[in-house]
Amino acid sequence: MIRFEQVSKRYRDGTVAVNDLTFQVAEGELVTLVGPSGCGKTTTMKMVNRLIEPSEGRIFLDGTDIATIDPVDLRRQMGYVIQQVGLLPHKTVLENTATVPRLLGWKRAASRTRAAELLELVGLDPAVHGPRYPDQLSGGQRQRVSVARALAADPPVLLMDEPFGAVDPLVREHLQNEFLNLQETVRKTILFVTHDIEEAVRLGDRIAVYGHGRIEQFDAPARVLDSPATDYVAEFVGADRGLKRLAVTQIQPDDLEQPPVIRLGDRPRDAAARLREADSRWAVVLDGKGELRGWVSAGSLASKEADGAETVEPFTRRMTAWLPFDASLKQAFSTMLQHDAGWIAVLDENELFAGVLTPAALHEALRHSVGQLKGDEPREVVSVSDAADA
Ligand SMILES: Nc1ncnc2c1ncn2[C@@H]1O[C@H](COP(=O)(O)OP(=O)(O)OP(=O)(O)O)[C@@H](O)[C@H]1O
Repeated sequence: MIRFEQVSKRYRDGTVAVNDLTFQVAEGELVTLVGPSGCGKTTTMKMVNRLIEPSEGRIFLDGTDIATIDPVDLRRQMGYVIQQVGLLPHKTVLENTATVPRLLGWKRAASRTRAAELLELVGLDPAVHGPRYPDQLSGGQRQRVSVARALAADPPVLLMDEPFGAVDPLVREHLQNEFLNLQETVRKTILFVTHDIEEAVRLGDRIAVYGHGRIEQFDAPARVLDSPATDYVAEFVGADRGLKRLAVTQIQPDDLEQPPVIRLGDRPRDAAARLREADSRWAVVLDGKGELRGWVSAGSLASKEADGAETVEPFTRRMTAWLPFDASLKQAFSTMLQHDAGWIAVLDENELFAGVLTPAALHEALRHSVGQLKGDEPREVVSVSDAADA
């Protein structure tokens, strides 16, 4: 979709911002460009929409050299989101969002309808937020408006330069999650600039780690964390890359345990027998469709009321903590801490019960994930007696 071929940029004063870049971004892929300040990320991005022209090399969009495309036409195919948002202060949020369709010649009513749809898509209420002016929104809300605006003309490509850089860490994580959900729906080809390695790892299908003016490693997040290509990358991703890896390691089917399962319509007496047979103190309760309805304890099934009851439904307690199957270990760990739960139910992609994650299984999965990093690190063995000698 986007291909860089030996692209370099030398500014007039002789600064070489990027040198000999060659890489490719596939259709529907989200590539994060990450690196320290001044390493050439923004220059790379601005060459894609021709705000900056390369000194050498060529950039292709769907096989066409972008130097042959009129810059205005080119930019129509690319949404552009920057940190300082760039919303027009004297126009309402709805008008701001409708700007691009209007520029493309859409009728006023159609543009506004489209703008309202997009505000909803990014989690804003068009009726509430649409009539406001940008300075009547929070930083995070403004950032959502600029994402909505960039998507308004449904461009195949999105260029995003530190879009969440100006919001506080909590809001930022929230926006990142929403943005990932949004990308699931819209599947744009995205170049995303950030200087935050955590953000790069979280969002990117692949990451380009920049050193000065060049890409040191272009790889999937887990690969960058597992096997940094150079010392520079290892230092950039940080000594705690094991922890960062948890954010990109998903729960595996092997990590799950299978407690006894009973159905909502089962009789308490039969359910209690099943628990005794499995030597378990609790069971998961599913409805007829296999959807999770909660759990019951052996204790509640042994009560007098249960003995006379027709079904386990009145004794079923609601589940507060559950995770989707594609959740990361970091998310699993955080959910477990947040709910102080002895176990967490995991649902498959059809939202049906897949198994439970217990603290012991999670611990094993965490160890396994971090353990994968150890192979490539020389470890010194220091015994207590060595330390005493020193
Ligand atoms: N117009 C310009 N003239 C001269 N040098 C420039 C110009 N624009 C950028 N540079 C230099 O090119 C290099 C790369 O800049 P660029 O903005 O691409 O970096 P960046 O990685 O996006 O940094 P940051 O994270 O700080 O935004 C820097 O050394 C910068 O000073």
